[in-house]
Amino acid sequence: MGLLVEGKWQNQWYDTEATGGRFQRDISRFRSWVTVDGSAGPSGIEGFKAEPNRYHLYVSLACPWAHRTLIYRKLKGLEDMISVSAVHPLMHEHGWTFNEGEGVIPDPIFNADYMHQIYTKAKSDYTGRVTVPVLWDKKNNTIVSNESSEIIRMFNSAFDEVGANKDVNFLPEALRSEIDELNDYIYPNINNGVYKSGFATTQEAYEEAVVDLFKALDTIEARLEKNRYLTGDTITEADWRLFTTLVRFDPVYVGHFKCNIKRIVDYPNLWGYLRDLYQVPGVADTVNMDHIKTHYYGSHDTINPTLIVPVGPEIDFMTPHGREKLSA
Ligand SMILES: N[C@@H](CCC(=O)N[C@@H](CS)C(=O)NCC(=O)O)C(=O)O
Repeated sequence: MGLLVEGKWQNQWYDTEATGGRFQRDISRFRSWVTVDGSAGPSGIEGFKAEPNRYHLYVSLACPWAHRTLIYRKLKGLEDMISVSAVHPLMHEHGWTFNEGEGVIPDPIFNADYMHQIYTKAKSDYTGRVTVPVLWDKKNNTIVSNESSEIIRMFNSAFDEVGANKDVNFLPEALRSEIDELNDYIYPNINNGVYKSGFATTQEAYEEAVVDLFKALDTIEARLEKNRYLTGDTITEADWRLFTTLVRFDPVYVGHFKCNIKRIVDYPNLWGYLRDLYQVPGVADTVNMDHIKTHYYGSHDTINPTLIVPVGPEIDFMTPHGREKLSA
């Protein structure tokens, strides 16, 4: 674990001293957008036109933020036009690496050893954390974006005129404000809530986060009693953003991050909903439980000093979920 300071790699863990033991996520620094015609998007600079075989996606199969982009790449039919690399699940003194391993997909552009080299290729004096996902532009030789919430919005529509699957739209205009509201609630309390619990370094900060997390899970559980998906009968962006946290919850967050007031399997609606999303054709292929467990338990030595990866739990995401009846 570390970061770049003026282009030089430094090995250090998150500093929570200034924040009373509370984990604060860094902002993403590359914020441009791929658009239909290459004009500027909501942030960043212009010059990134949607074209097949121009962009490359760097992910970790362990990472919930990167996982969102992989689901979109799959379901929007972008696999043939946006190539992908996947880092090694273990993240230690060099940060993310391309060390050989099961499921690792090497970097075809620079044949890099470390993910931080991709950042300094884009900006030689870069200062900040080296995170995944990263969307790379092979034409302009730079990073377009390292913000997953924005990369999925690009994938949702920018490539529709150049061969993406147009029938799939996870951000219908009529539901946009509801989706934004859901995201604003789910991101701090659940997606980032598990990290705030797990990376807290005081009892108080941990309890604050874990209580908010389970309050939010209870709220979503109630919402899913009558709604098949978060906004009703169709899957939207809000569902995929929640899914990547839920699928990691029982295998990792319950134990490693001490999010253990309940498990997802103890919530009838959330558990059925999680299986429903997992069983969408193509989605299971994007879930690599080995990378997920190995990454968290095997990388965070401040939380798990032995780096032992637990063998369980046994979870079958393929059992029938019965939630079709809610959208009948
Ligand atoms: N806001 C970013 C967050 C990405 C992120 O934090 N990724 C983690 C992996 S799950 C990472 O690469 N962490 C490395 C680090 O913080 O040094 C996004 O959603 O794209």
